[in-house]
Amino acid sequence: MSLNQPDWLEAPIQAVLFDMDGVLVDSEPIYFKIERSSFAHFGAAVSEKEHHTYVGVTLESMWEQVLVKHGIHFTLEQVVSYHKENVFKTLSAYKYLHAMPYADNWLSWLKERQVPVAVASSSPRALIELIMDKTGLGRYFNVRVSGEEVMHGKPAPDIFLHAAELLGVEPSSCLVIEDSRNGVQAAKSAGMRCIGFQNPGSGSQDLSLADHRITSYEQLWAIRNSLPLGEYSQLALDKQL
Ligand SMILES: O=P(O)(O)OC[C@H]1O[C@@H](O)[C@H](O)[C@@H](O)[C@@H]1O
Repeated sequence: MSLNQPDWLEAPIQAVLFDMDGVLVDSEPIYFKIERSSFAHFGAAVSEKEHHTYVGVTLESMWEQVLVKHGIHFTLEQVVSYHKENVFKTLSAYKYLHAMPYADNWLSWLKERQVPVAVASSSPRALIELIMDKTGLGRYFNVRVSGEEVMHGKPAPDIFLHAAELLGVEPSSCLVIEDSRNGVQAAKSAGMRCIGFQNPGSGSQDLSLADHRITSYEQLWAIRNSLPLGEYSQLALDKQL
């Protein structure tokens, strides 16, 4: 579907749902490094190709798959708690984390136009809060959904459906911005429109299921007038305040 096709333009977009890692903040390279050290710690020889398939899924889902694939004899609880501690220690040590270039401009433009937004990330809730604080992007997001709050993580649609429900917006009226194959699949399975954000920091990601692809917020800015934004629900606007 291209931006000019009737399917894209048919229904107004009433809310924009943002993935966090790799879209609002370039955090995947940080995670890759920590993950490589945790894989080595538990003796899992994960190739780069395999590693990139875990982008966008929850930590639990990644480790579940790694334990089985590599025959690792530690429990899921052991590996996840070791890994989570490393992630929090590393991220907490950053004084600031920089938001993706121009993400702020785009978000403030949406705010001026009163377009409701939410962040829907597979990361644990505490990590979302930490990143929202350190990047300063928290002021834009009253609605935040983490992978811990839904039954099935990305690539299942649950997280985006839940975010839409919290905003009181129909899935078909939501636009998702995603950088991972798993995330794009989740958005499309939720029946939403999706812009794929090809971020080299997020590894090799097949975003071909997305309706449109960009490589920067400048590109998103350039197409802003092609987005059929409008007619927001009152519930979503209340959440925005
Ligand atoms: O859904 P998001 O914001 O892209 O978050 C996904 C990331 O969540 C992190 O917690 C994982 O460690 C990453 O491997 C994963 O890619």
